[in-house]
Parts: sequence; structure tokens; C-alpha cells
Amino acid sequence: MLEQELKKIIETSNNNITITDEKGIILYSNPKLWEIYGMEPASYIGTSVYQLEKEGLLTPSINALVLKEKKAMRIMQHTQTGHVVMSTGYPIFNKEGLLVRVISYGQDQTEILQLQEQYEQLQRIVKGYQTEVEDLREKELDYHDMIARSNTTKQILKTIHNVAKTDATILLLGPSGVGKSTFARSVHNQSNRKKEPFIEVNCSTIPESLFESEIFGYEPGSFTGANKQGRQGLIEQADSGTLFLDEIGELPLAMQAKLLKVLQEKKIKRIGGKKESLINFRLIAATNQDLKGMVSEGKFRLDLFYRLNVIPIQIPALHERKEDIPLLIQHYLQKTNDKYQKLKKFHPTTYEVLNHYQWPGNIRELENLIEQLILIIEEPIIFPKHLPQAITGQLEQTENSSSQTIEQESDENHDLKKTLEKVELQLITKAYKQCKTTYEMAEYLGVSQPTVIYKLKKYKKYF
Ligand SMILES: Nc1ncnc2c1ncn2[C@@H]1O[C@H](COP(=O)(O)OP(=O)(O)OP(=O)(O)O)[C@@H](O)[C@H]1O
Repeated sequence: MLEQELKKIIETSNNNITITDEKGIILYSNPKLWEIYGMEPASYIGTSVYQLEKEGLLTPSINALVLKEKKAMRIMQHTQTGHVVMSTGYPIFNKEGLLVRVISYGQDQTEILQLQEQYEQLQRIVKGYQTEVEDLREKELDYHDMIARSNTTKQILKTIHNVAKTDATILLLGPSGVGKSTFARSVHNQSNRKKEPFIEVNCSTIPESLFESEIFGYEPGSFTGANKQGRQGLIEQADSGTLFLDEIGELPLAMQAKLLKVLQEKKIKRIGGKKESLINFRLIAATNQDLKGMVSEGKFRLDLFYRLNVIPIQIPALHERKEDIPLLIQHYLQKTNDKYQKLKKFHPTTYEVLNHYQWPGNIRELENLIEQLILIIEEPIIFPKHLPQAITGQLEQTENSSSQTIEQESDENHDLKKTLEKVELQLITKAYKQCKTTYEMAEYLGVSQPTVIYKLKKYKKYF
């Protein structure tokens, strides 16, 4: 009975099982021989494995190898039918120690190898996507994309680079639109936490009543209207990463106390929660308010101010770092043209006007204006006449004050050169107002166009 069961097991095995005698003659082979090697088992009984090797049907024969080496062996075979087979052979010795049989198992690896290849291919694809996502992420946050021509901005980038790898709290100070959020992202991107979340919270946009639940999260059923499953707060979301609290001056006093506690204890408890959990995040805060002034008015906690003010970085308004303006204009002109597949250009005089504008809304205003102009103006070249009144109006004011200055200067010392310059400037200003191009200006003034460019450069501080 047992013999029958054993026979069934061998016949139905997924492996090819072949038994040979001490001369290499096949005594038995199960049906898998056909499937794997393309050989009919019955017709090969009595054939020598050396013969089959010669015919190229077994390359090499595991049974022949075991006969030669007199020990168990394992090899990989590539069959004529295109299969890859892992063959293992065992010698069987009699009582006298003579090798009398070899039994071998051939395990078809083709499917596994194909799956392995597919898996590796998929892994390569996933890796490719991973790199692409990381590249895109880096590009989005990349500080190399940031314009810095002025020494001020270069120094800010240097400071950010130096402190990014530490966990020190950073306080970014400066008016709206100067790049506080951008610098905060840059810190995160250059830090060891760059692969972890960067959670940006604009404290001015969260209603006071929702502050606590948004920032600290809550357990299920903690208050009416709460989500049934409870909710993770923004601080928890920033665990292992960076929490950027923009407009921190807007943080209500009660929240300031709670935030201070989290910073001191590095633990957090959700609303309605019983247990505190450890939290690890790097804090960057930003404000356009005078926090020190707010401290003296009792609107901001002094202890929190000290906690935040570890590395204060002041980002000046754009008009205080004028050298960045031309490069920013070119950067956003190029970027917006690319974005909308346009080829718009600024007339040299337009550049001049934009370079001298005060930019009260800073880089954000500059970026928005360029986008507006590129989308709205149909002509390929954008002239000063296309600029909004707010910009040209400011220019006229500068112009009037500059004429007055020159007048005062020439009254003070009756210098002929200065008086001539005054007249020249007045004429150029008039031409500048009335003409669209430097060629038209040249015609109007009766000089060559390069002379107009030269004069515009000479008097550029008045335009
Ligand atoms: N150095 C820079 N080079 C190029 N673009 C910049 C630079 N700094 C800021 N920007 C761009 O200026 C715009 C405004 O920047 P950002 O939002 O960081 O300013 P902000 O100071 O955080 O403003 P707010 O206080 O209103 O939140 C963004 O589109 C940003 O990409």
C-alpha cells in the first residue's frame, strides 16, 4: 500500500525525478520529464544519460555528474525547450559502499525567474518614479531656484544653509511677500528631516474657536460637531518633520501657552485625550509683526518669544535689496512664458520702470504683475504704457521730485554742466512719457537710438 502511495507522490510531483543505475542508465523518470525536457519518460527508460548528454538533451546531466563526483550536487540547466531547471542529484550507496543508484530532482525555475525578472523590472520602474518624485519635490523646494543677487539675500541663504541641518528654532521676520514661507521650505529641504512632512500653518486663517482642535487634534466624541473618529492635529502631523507656523503673531494667548508647553515638554495631548505622546518636530515661525512690541503690549508671551527667537532671520523688503529686482523680473518672465507657452518680452524702458518701482507687495507683487501682463497684453512686446497706473503713477512722482532736486542743485551752484543735465533730463523725461519705444524717443529727440539707451542708463535713477 505504502509503495503505491509513494509511486503516486513521485508521479504527481512538480519536480522531474529521475533514477539511474551505477552506469547512468535511466531506470525511472516521472511524467515531468516531458514537460521540462520535452522527452517522453517511457521511451527513455534504458537509455544512458551519457548518450543523452551527447545528443544535447541534458546539458549537462546531473546524474552523470553525481556518478563522477560520488556526492550530492546541484546545477542549473538550460533545456532545449527553453526551460531553466535547478537539478539536484543524490548518490545512493549499498552496504559495501558502492554507488548503485543516483536519484535526481529537476525543479523548473523558468516561471520563478520570469517573475523575478518582472519584479526587478517593476522595482526599476518604481525606483525611477521615486527618483522623479524626489526630483520634483526638490525642484519645488530647491533653494537653487531662489534668486539672490544682493548681498543681503545671499547672506540669508548662507545663514539658512548653515542652520538647516541643526534642529534650532528659526524665526523669520519680514513684511508680506518677501519669501518667508519659501525660506522656511528651503530650511526643511536642506535639513535631515527633508523626507518627513513639512506642515505649514497660517495662524491668521484659523478661526480662534477652531485653533485648539486644529493644532492639537481631538479624541472621538470630545465635543459636539467633532469627527466621530477623532482627528490628528497639525503638530502631530508634523511629527519627525518640520512645523512652520506662519503669522505666529496671530496666535491667541491661550494657544501661545499651550504651544510653549509642547515646546518645553516635547509631549502632546489631544483634546479629550488622557495620555500624552512624545512628539519630535522642528519649529520654524514667521511673522510680519513686531513681536517684541507685542510682548510689551501684553499680546505675546515673553517666554514663548524667547523660545522662538533662537535664530532670528530678518528678510528685508524688496526695495531694500534692489539688486535682486532685475534678476527676479527675468526669472518670472521666463517662468511665466514657459508656463503659458508664450514668448512675451519687456521693452527696455519697461524694465527700467519695473526696476525702479518700490514693490510694496514685494516678490509676490512682482510675480503676480508679470503673470497678469503676460496673460492680458496681446502684443508681443510689453511697453510702459501697458503697466498699471499704480506703477507709472509712482514713476511720475519720482520724476517730479527728481526735477525738483536737480532744480535745487543747480540753483545752489550755478554749474553749467548741471544746468545742461537738468535740461537734458527734462527733455528725456518728456520723450519717455510720450513715446512707446526707444526708437520713437530717438526720433523725437533727434538723436540716435543708442544715445537714447545711454541717456536712459545715465539718468536711470530718475526713471
Ligand atoms: N529669493 C526668491 N527667488 C525667487 N522667488 C522668490 C524668492 N523669495 C520668494 N519668492 C517667491 O515670492 C513669492 C512670495 O513668497 P512667500 O510666500 O514665501 O512670501 P512670505 O513672506 O511668506 O509671504 P506672506 O508673509 O504673505 O506669507 C512666492 O511665489 C515665492 O516663490
